[in-house]
Amino acid sequence: MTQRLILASNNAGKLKEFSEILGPIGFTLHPQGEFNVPEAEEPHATFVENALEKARHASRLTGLPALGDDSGVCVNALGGAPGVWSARFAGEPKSDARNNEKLVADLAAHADKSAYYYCVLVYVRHADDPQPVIADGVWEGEIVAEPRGKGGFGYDPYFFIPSLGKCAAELTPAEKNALSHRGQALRALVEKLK
Ligand SMILES: O=P(O)(O)OP(=O)(O)OP(=O)(O)OC[C@H]1O[C@@H](n2cnc3c(O)ncnc32)[C@H](O)[C@@H]1O
Ligand SMILES: [Mg+2]
Repeated sequence: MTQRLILASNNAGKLKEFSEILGPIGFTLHPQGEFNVPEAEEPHATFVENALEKARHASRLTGLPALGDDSGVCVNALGGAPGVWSARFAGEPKSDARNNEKLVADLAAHADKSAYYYCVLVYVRHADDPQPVIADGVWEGEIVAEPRGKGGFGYDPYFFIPSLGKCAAELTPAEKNALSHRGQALRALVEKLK
């Protein structure tokens, strides 16, 4: 039997990555847009609070269990920025191209290019679930000045993994999911839901 789950996100890249892992193990994932759920507020300074806000919002408006994802890239030389503000690093409206341009410019004068992706997932069985299920993941890499690859989304063309000699956007979807912050968090979450 497949279990219906709302993905509390409007990000098509996230939807693709989640579906690849959750589809084969019996979940049918519905993006919140299918139910006309508007984007949730993301006012908090921590990833986990924003992910919980997204999950509760989607679950409240659909009456179904929901999965929230809040994620971002944290750059050590920039004191962890853009971090929780990654989606709007270069201001409104959200733009991957402008975010990447600003990231490369802000980092140009720094020798330390190390960074990591962070993802926290929050699953709620219903909108007021008092025991949300939470899992997170970290993926380490470096920011490069020139984009590489066409896969993934967001900061992936600039996120270089030294052990592979490739940027995240050069990986196949399966390779990215096997290593990524989101893949790690999702596998940990699935273990907790068993
Ligand atoms: O809030 P939702 O609707 O889920 O979609 P969003 O794109 O706004 O998502 P976030 O608020 O979680 O912001 C995450 C930011 O971090 C970036 N990001 C997160 N995971 C990423 C990944 O796997 N690859 C590239 N960029 C990523 C992404 O592009 C966004 O700019
Ligand atoms: Mg967002």
